[in-house]
Amino acid sequence: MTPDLMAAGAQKLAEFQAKSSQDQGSGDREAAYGRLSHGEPDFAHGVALYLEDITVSFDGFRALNKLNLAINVGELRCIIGPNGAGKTTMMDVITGKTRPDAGTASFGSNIDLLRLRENDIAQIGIGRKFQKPTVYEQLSVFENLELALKNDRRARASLFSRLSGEQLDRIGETLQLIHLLPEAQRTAGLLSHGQKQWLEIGMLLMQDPKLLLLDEPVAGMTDEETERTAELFLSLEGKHSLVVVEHDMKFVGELTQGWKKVTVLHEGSVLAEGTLADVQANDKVVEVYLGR
Ligand SMILES: Nc1ncnc2c1ncn2[C@@H]1O[C@H](COP(=O)(O)OP(=O)(O)OP(=O)(O)O)[C@@H](O)[C@H]1O
Repeated sequence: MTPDLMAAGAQKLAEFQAKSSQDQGSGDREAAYGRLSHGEPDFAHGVALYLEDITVSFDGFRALNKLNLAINVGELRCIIGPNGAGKTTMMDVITGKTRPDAGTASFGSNIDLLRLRENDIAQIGIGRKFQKPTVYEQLSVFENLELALKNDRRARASLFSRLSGEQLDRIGETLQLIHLLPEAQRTAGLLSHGQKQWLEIGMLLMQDPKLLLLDEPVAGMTDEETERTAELFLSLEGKHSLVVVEHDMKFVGELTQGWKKVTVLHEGSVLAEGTLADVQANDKVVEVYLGR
């Protein structure tokens, strides 16, 4: 890379970091954090994420009401539920944006998420994709991935250095995975909506998250893009744990393949859990959500 490009890259990285902390700071309540040294999550028991009796109130209104949820290591879990059920609030709790009034949340068996800051939670391997894609429109697809890679704590030292062969390989593999290899040099702003979503997922993957939280990832996508996104998520399953919040039942059906567990949230609690067919046949679920 030329010095000019390196300087431009460093500036973009600074913007990226400032933007992330701005996004993260926009929660309605400030978490009260202790100083906790956090190591690697311990997944020996097979559980990646464990929420127990999580309650969040906004001016007396319970957005989450004793919510319990366990996600296994490598599991792909779809979460569905009507508007206002608490899906976003749940993700806010997991990522440290909102601090609950009560309950416990752990990553692996050893990391108490409620004592960590948002940045720390991202650094220990929880990545979140918001509904709207936020890529650097003026940079190429490749540069977007490069910046994401260099935002990783393990690569900070190499911010001003050339990409190593290993890093180039990682970017190449990710480009292939997100179906954007032919678009590597294309300006991200010229991509379709679906391609931008994939690029942002690729940017998250550059940081090798253990758990990925994806909020309505196929909203606004074409049918073909939706199918490709399902393929992408299925290829990530096993290597990462994925929590996907979606309203698109066809997509949920493609992801769950007839056998995986779906969780239905309603009024801040789990209303039902089971296969998609199970929950679609559940009278309570039909009444509050699917039948409308
Ligand atoms: N900062 C807040 N202040 C007051 N009420 C809030 C706040 N954030 C969320 N709520 C309320 O909490 C409830 C749960 O909201 P949440 O956004 O978590 O639902 P959701 O399941 O993600 O809905 P959607 O499918 O529409 O995204 C809603 O009734 C919402 O109005």
